[in-house]
Amino acid sequence: MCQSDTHQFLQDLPKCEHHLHIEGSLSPALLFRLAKANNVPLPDPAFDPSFASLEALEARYEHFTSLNDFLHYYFIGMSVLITESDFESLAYEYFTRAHQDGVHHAEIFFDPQAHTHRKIPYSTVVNGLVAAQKRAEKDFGLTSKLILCFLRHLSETDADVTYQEAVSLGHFSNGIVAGIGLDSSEVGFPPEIFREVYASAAEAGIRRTAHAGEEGDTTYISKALDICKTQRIDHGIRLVEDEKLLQRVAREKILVTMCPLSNVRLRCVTKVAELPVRRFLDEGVRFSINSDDPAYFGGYILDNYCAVQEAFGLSLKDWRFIAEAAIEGSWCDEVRKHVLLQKVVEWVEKYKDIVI
Ligand SMILES: Nc1ncnc2[nH]cnc12
Ligand SMILES: [Zn+2]
Repeated sequence: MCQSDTHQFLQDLPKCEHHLHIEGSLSPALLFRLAKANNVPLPDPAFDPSFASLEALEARYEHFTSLNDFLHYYFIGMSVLITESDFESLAYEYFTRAHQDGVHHAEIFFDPQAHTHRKIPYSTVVNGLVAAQKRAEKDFGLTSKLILCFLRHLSETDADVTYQEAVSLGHFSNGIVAGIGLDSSEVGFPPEIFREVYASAAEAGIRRTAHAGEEGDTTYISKALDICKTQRIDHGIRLVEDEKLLQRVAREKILVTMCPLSNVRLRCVTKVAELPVRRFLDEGVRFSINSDDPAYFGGYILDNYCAVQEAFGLSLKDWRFIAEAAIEGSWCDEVRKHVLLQKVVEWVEKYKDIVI
C-alpha cells in the first residue's frame, strides 16, 4: 500500500491506537477455526453463501453496504468466542500485530453485552483480555487499556446492567477498565438515550467516549459532548458539517479517533482523500488514526496510516502533530505519556533530514 521508505517512516512512528474493537480483529480464518473447535453453528450457506468457505467470507467483507450490513457479520463472527482462552488468543494476536505496526499503547473496545446475551459471562471476557494485556506488556512493552462499550441498539437499562456489573467488580476503580464507550448502529440511537449511565460514570470520574458522526449527523456529536459529556469522539468525520462545533472540538482538545479504511468500507466516504484530515490539521483538531475492525476492513493500523499518507502527502510536522495528539489524548498515566513523547522526539531526530 505504501512505498517502502514511507512505509518504514510510518512504521517507526510511535503510535497509539484508540479505536479498535477487539471482536473486530477476528479474522475469517480464526472464525472458522473457533466455530469448529467450539461447535458453534454458523449460518447455513444455503441461506447465506458467504459462509460456504473462507474465501467466500473474505470476499463478502469487501462489499459491505453500510454500518448495519457490517454489524450483521460482526455479531455472527463473535458468536464463536466462548472461552477465556478464545478471548486471550484473539487479543494477543491483535497486540502482536499492533506491535509489528509500531503501536506502543492501545486502548481497545470490547462489547460485553454481545457476549453476556449469549450466556458468556462478563468475567470470562475480561479475564481473557486481561491475560493477553499482561502478556503483551511483558513480551512487547506494549501498554493497553480496556474500554467497555454499550451497544446502542439495546436499551439504556440493559447498558446499566453491564455497567453495574463492572462497577461491582471494582473494574473501574482498580483500572482494569479505563472508561466507557458507545457503539453499534448509530442512526436512530442518539447518545442522549444513554444519558443516565453516562452521568453516573461522569460522577464517578470514569472516562467517557462515544461513536458519533460516523453515519449520524453532527447532532450526534454535539449531544455526545453536551449530554453524555464525552471526552472523545469516535469517528467524528461529519464534524466538518458544523463549523462552530469543529472550532469547539479543537479548542477543547477533544480527541477524534478516525478510522479511514473503515469509513471507505462502510461507504461513509468513497475514498480516503474525502476525509477531513487536512481540515482537521489546519484547524488544530486533535485526532488519532485507527483500524476500527481490522479483520473486516482490509487493514491494520499501519495500513490506515499509509492510506492517509497516500491520500494527503503529509509532512513530518503533520505526522508529529498527529503522534503527539494521540499520546496526549491517551488514557494512560503521565509517566507513560512522557516516555511515549520522548519516542516521538527520537523519531523526529531520525527522520528530520529525510525527504518523504
Ligand atoms: N465502526 C463501528 N461503528 C459502530 N459500531 C461498531 N462496532 C464495531 N465497529 C463499529
Ligand atoms: Zn468503531
